[in-house]
Amino acid sequence: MERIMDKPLIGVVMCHTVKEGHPAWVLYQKYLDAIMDAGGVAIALPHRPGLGEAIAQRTLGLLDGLLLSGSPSNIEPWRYGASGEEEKADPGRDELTLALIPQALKLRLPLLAICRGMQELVVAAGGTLNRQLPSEKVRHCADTDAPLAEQYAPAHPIQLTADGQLARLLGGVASLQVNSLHKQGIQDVGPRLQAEATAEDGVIEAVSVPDHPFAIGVQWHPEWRYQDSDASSRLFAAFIHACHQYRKEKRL
Ligand SMILES: N[C@@H](CCC(=O)NCCCC(=O)O)C(=O)O
Repeated sequence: MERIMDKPLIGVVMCHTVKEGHPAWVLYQKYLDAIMDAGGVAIALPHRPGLGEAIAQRTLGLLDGLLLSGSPSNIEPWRYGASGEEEKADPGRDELTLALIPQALKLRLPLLAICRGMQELVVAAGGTLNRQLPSEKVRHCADTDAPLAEQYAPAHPIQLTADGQLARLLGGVASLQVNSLHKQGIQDVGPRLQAEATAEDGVIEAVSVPDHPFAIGVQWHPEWRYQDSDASSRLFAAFIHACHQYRKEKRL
């Protein structure tokens, strides 16, 4: 059995919220379970507006990987040049993730970005978001009043980019059926990212950073019951494998 000290340490950015009137931190257990079951050790990263850059600088050297989770909150539109207010903002998370991502790319630190996390990767890489995706052709957003098993059930197909990093990593599959719980999505993928998967309405559903060992963002939720999905299990296994490699090279 692998010793705990040999496992890669994966930073997971928390979400700030208010619970029963108290300011509180939230991190859904499913993200941590997926990391730990795949052989990593998860460490939660809280944040504070005004300290994003400093927290990123202090923590990055300790990490062997970074996971950006989903969240009901949205990135503030000014972050990608759009106008308007954001009711469901988490400015401390925006600040920390947008400080961590460029450094993770520079250091070649493995990065798995899920749902809001993928949107953060897009914004950090110079892309933009659509704040309200159309829902006529593809049902991107589940009914939030439905039972969880229904919300996270497979919702629509995606086509993987042939010969893309993600398709290769998932064993050469051409398409997947994915769950879908987002109102926003990629408008313009920007100059640095490669589209890795697309929905039937043309919305880009996954991205990667070319020339990086593992920097992948997916708009769906592979962490949800990942054990039941070959593609999700492969994705987490490949992420933790990349984190092991990073740790090994860091120690040389
Ligand atoms: N708020 C954004 C991002 C959606 C998102 O990340 N949903 C996740 C829900 C909770 C979870 O399972 O982690 C949008 O609406 O596009």
